[in-house]
Formats: sequence, structure tokens, C-alpha cells
Amino acid sequence: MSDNIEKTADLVVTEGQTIELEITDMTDDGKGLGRLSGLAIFVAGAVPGDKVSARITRLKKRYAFAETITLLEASAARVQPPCPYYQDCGGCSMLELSYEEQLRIKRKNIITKLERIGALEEPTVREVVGAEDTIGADGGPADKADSAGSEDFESMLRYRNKAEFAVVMTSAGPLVGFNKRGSNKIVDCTDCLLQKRATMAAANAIRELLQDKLISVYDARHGKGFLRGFTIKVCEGTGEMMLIFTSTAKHLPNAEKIIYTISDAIDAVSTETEPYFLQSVVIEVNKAKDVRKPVTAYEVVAGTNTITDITDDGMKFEISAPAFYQVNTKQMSKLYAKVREYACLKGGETVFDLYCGIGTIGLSMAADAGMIIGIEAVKNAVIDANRNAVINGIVNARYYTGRAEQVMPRLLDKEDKLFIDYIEKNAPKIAILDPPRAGCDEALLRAVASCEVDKIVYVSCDPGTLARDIKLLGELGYEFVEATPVDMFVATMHVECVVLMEKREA
Ligand SMILES: C[S@@+](CC[C@H](N)C(=O)[O-])C[C@H]1O[C@@H](n2cnc3c(N)ncnc32)[C@H](O)[C@@H]1O
Repeated sequence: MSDNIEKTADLVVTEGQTIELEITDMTDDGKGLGRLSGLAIFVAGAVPGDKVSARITRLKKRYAFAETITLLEASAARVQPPCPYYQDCGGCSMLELSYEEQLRIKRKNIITKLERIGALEEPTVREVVGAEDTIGADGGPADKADSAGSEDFESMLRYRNKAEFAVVMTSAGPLVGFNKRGSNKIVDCTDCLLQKRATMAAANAIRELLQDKLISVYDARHGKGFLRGFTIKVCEGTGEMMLIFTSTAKHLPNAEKIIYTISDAIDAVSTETEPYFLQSVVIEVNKAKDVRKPVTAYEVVAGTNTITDITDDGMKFEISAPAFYQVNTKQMSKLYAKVREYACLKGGETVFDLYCGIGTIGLSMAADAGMIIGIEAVKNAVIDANRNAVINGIVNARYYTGRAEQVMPRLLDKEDKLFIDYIEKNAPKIAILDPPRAGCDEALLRAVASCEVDKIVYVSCDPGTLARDIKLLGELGYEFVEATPVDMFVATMHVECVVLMEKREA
């Protein structure tokens, strides 16, 4: 957030002061950004193009925070947000903007980060691959949409195939919903417009089960109770759903009644275009005080231990409870198509699929490659990846479990004969990097560069860490060629970005 300005914030504004400001940008967490005498001011409740009257709420040395008091002039890109929870929840920070403007801001954010953090000059960043042609979950046609709030835009919503719900018991009854942005408060939500109707039907059924005391809610103060939250995953290609209870024990009391109630609620909203059904119920045990601590056990309570999706490209993927799967299935196909375009395989190449999850990216290009070598930290995801190779009839894929930054250097240290053969083989080498938001560990980037791969295709969900890693790869001999953002997260500030880097000529 520091902006190389000369003045400290207290020389420009004081806490509690009311100012008038034009908003020019949007931050990663959805605040409007404006400048007063060069000072960056982050304004809650404002979007680019707005002119607002705002009250300064907090001063930092080189910037300040404010909240909107009055909208003096509304941005031309403002639309009526279609969600009743919009103000309270804050999860969809771009829902007040036309879709065109959402994409413009996302692309600009990537360019800014590549220039400021990545030290690139005028990087080529293609237009964002939007979700305009996505067929909505309601099955309606989704022609080009240019305005959030319109019917067209609404057909782009309900794209998430995974929802993580928080639960709490209050004196007025249970709350089932999402954490309000930047707070621990849970917003009770009976219909999130990003989720499938079947997902919300299951969540609403769970609220009633909590109300009827068939499931107890975990009470953090006394360390008592069962349910800490739950996750629902859905497969658009098959209709299969997985419900994962995060709880303090392996045993689900009243299991039969609970599972039938939830399953019936899903069946009641199932249609020909949304034919969802409950395929798997899993408990993930977490007894730690802090729920973010690692899960200690997974227990399948009903159904299968994986759910299976079939993509638009006809590939079949099994997904277990702990494994990652891209949350927007339709956009995932476009994302992987861009990765394949950048990799531009001719046949025979060795492809390192790093942070491979259940193997989706590598397997989607295996037919054109010599060998796919995947590395992934989550053991169950690696088991899924191996099975996914088999069920798709792919024999040229091999997977390693562990942290990529540890496994790759170890394999290079000649611990693995097969791996070394592929490194030393006289075939082109390509590395696909698809890390979590934190980006890649430096040790991994150094290991990749030491293999002298010809190309790197970097898939990122965080432009800041992407830019940081691109800078290091630049120092390690790789040239940024271009980037294409893909909008996997309509209505939120998040964006996926695919980058092509090539080895610099010696
Ligand atoms: C953004 S996901 C990408 C997965 C996959 N490429 C896909 O498209 O579905 C990142 C993956 O990296 C894994 N991961 C996180 N840290 C890791 C590390 N240090 N080494 C290897 N894998 C890691 C996560 O478990 C997750 O599966």
C-alpha cells in the first residue's frame, strides 16, 4: 500500500475529518482508493468513478482509511447489486459494478502489480477471459452481459462448486452462513447468489437440524458440542455432491435422520438442468482450539469417499474431501485451455505439473506430452491424481507427494533415477506452476530454473505473489512473455492469471 509519497498522513488529514474525494481505483479487499494531496485514502463503500463525502476513520503513516458518508456522484459503472446480503456480508465486493467494469479493474490490478512488484515495463496482459458465455446454473442462456444486476449477469452467478459455511448458536437460534468480510461475525444467509440452489437447500436443512437440536454446535468457550462448520462440494458434470462436516468427533449422532433430511432437501430442488444429489458425507475431525489447524482424520459417514466430475472436455476427475478442485467448473476449462495454448506441446515434452492437486492440469495435456511429473503436498490429492490418470486411460503421468520446494530439489539430488532420466533426457521441458495464494517458495523456483526448463506457465490466484515470483524468475533467466487473466470469481476482487515465461537465450 505504500505509495512513495513525501508527506505523512497526519499532515494531510486528521481522524474524524470529513473530506470530499474522487475514487480512482479499487483495492484487493474491495475498498475504493482516492488521493488527497497525494495521500492514498482507502474508502469503504466506494467504487471507482464515485465522488464521495467520507469520514477519516484511521491514519497510518503513509495512508489513511475512511468510510463513505454520502455518495455525491455515483460512478457510471454502478449497478443495483442483486443480493440482499450485499451490505452485510461483503463477500462479493464487486457486485455493485457492471461486469465490464469488474473485468477492467481486475486486469488493471494485475498490470499494476506486474509493474510495481514484478518490475516489468508495460507488460502484455490480454483482456480478461470473462464468464459471459457461461450458462448459468439455472440453465438459462447467458448471452454477453454488460451490466451486473441484469438477468444476463445473474446467469453468470451460482458458479461456485464449493461452499464453506460457518455456524454458531445464538440465543435467537443457529446462524448458518459466511464470515462478514474482515470480522468474526457470521452473516446468516439462506441464499448466497454464488452458490448452487442445491448447496443452499442443504445448508438450510442443516440450519433446521441445528434448530431442532439434532446436531449440536461447537461452543468454543466451553470446548463442547459437535459442529464447527461444513463444506459442500458439487460436481456440475455429474450432479454428485459431497457434504463435509467439520467436527470435534468422528461419530455423527442421529446420522440416518440427518443424512435423509439433507438428501431430501437437495432432491426437492433438483431439476433436469441442476440434477444434484448427495453422494458422499464425510466428517473431518478438528479438535484444536483454532479451527484453522490441520484436520486430524477423515471419516466417510455415508456414500463414497470421492465424488466424480466430468468436464466440458470429457475428462473424468475423482475428488476426495481434502483435495483442491477449481471452484468455477466452466471457467476451469477456459483456464486449462489457456495453459495448453501457452505450453504449446508438440509431443514428447516432459511437463512438470507443480502444485498439481488431483492432477487436472497435467492430465488435460497428457495426450500431447511425453511425460507428466506431478508434485503435490496433500496425500489424498496425489491418490486422486493417480486414480484420475487411470480412469482417463493415461499412462504417462507420475506423481510425488510432498512440498514441491522440498521434493523437487531432493529429486534433483539424484534421489530418483526415473526423475533424473527425464531431466537429462534430450526433450523440451515445461514447468506448470499453480501454487496457492502465497505463491511459490524460492527454493522451488530455483530448482525449476536449475532444470533449465524451456518454458514456465504460471497459474496464479494472487497477482501480488505472482509478480514477486516473476521478478525472481526474471533474475533466474526467464523472460516474461505475456499474461491472460481468467475470471474464475465473478463479483469478487479475485482473479486467476496465466503467465507465459520463456528461457532467455544465452
Ligand atoms: C491452486 S491449487 C492448484 C491445484 C491444481 N493445479 C488444479 O488446477 O486444480 C494449489 C495446490 O497446491 C497444493 N500445495 C500447497 N502448498 C504446496 C507445496 N508447498 N507443495 C506442493 N503442493 C502444495 C495444494 O494442496 C493445492 O492442491
